[in-house]
Amino acid sequence: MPGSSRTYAFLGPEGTFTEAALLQVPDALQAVRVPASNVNAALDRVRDGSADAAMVPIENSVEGGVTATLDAIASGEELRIIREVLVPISFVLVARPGIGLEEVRRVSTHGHAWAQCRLWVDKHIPEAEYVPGSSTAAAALGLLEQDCTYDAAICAPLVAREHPELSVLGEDIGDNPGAVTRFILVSRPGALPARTGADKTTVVVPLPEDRPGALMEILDQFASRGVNLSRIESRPTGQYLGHYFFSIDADGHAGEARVGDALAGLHRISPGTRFLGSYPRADKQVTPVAAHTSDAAFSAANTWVQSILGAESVAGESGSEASRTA
Ligand SMILES: O=C(O)C(=O)C[C@]1(C(=O)O)C=C[C@@H](O)C=C1
Repeated sequence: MPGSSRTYAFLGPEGTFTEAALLQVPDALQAVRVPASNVNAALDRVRDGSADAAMVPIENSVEGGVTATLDAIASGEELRIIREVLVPISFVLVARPGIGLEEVRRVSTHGHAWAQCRLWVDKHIPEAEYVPGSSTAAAALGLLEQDCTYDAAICAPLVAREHPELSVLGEDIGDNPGAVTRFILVSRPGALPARTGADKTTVVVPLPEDRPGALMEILDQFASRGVNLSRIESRPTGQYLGHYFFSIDADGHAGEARVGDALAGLHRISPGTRFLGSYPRADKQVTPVAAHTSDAAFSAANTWVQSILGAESVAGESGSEASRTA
């Protein structure tokens, strides 16, 4: 319908792995897609209302967490993750026309891409100097500029295909052929995506200070309710040395009693806990739930406690022995 399409920001320019992730979102092809030059700029567009949502990388199977994203969603105006997308990663080395592998001295790409091609680089271009790029595609397109200061770039094969003027000096140069990057679609807080039985919940928990065993207490909120964690990372808050928060992904949806109860426990331990969303898992793997941590078990337990309290409160109100036994 004209005029009704959504606006999605993404880590651009066109040809990034992040754009490939965005194109997996069902309505993204019809949507307005706005490239941003970094993760913060993409998220700012959501915060200031100029985009409905933003696609950003959060985790790579080889390199781990994307710290720019973990930090940007942990503070500032609250945001919510509404979807995750997995993209298999494969890299090529492209160069300005006329440059051979033996002439490559300076290579640009995104820091995460550089880290995933270390072995290939050490073997084939050991002398190469790394020039940080804002994304793999930005680095590749930079080669087409007159005043480009580097000789080659590491990017997605798609970028090489779309720009035949770049010559491909190496294919499949990633150190791990099974590498996958996980991306998140982030929007302003609103209704949570519905429970599917195959969901993830992301939270940020500031570590309470001067409290021995605080991390164990945090983990116990999940463990004692049968909630599995799929990622936990500590990040400095940036305020002062030794001040950390934990960024955590848990299997399950906040609407499930065991997850909701764990969230309440986290809030008691660390009131600054930030809920970042419950959303369907990209791999659609259903979360196994033990009978004693099911919604039915929580509900039966609550009913039992209420029944005790009901009897007690009658006793408490009247204070008479007779009413306690009534
Ligand atoms: O530079 C890109 O193409 C991106 O989408 C960013 C990014 C990342 O942040 O990890 C995405 C996937 C790859 O792992 C390398 C770079």
